[in-house]
Amino acid sequence: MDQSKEQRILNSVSYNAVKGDPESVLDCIDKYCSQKEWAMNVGDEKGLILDNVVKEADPTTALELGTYCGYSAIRIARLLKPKAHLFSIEFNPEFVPIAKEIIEIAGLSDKVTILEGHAQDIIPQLKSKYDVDTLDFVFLDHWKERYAPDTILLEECGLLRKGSILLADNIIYPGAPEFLEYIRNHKRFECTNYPSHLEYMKVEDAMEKAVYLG
Ligand SMILES: O=C(CSCCNC(=O)c1cc(-c2ccc(F)cc2)cc(O)c1O)c1ccc(O)c(O)c1
Ligand SMILES: [Mg+2]
Repeated sequence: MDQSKEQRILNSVSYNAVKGDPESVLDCIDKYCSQKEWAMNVGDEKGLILDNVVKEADPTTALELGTYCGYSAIRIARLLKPKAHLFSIEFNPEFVPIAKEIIEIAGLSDKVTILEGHAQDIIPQLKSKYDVDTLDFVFLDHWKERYAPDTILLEECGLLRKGSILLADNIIYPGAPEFLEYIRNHKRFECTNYPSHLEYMKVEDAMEKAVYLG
């Protein structure tokens, strides 16, 4: 059976990246996806925005919605302080083993737990099943129409605290209009927009940061 694009990305990382070197894994994926096959990783340009917001948040507990091949999980986890942890939720069973392997090659398996399933099913379990108190940082990069309902769910589950930082990808392309409308009109969020481009393309995109004011 033909390999999937995600398996080909893993093959490229496995063959070309330096084991235990997250930067090398990121560079390999960016090279492959800009030169060979486009893929929906956050990429190097928006990745720098992600890096800066993670550094600002300096999270002890972080959550990512939409693991895909693990690229943004590696960007986040490589910046985490000792004992800090990233939970990453992915619903597509084909992506989970590939992301796990790529994160293992980066040497970050101890910092990342991938949870397979839908965000709306797993978020309500984070406190009871995964011993999460509150989330310091959340990266939203899953189905764009789920950004708003899952943000509401995070709040309802008591997972946000004063100062929790949310960062959402793809605000322009593919777009997340309901999310943007929700957080910009919700008095308990302070929003900042970061114009950028769609990964590996000259197409306009943006990220939106929303700080929860409690
Ligand atoms: O991961 C998923 C769903 S698939 C990935 C979502 N991401 C995208 O769709 C995505 C798409 C594009 C893009 C696609 C085609 C284009 F022509 C141009 C751009 C770019 C991105 O940066 C993206 O992030 C998930 C769903 C439910 C869950 O509950 C969960 O936990 C996870
Ligand atoms: Mg994205």
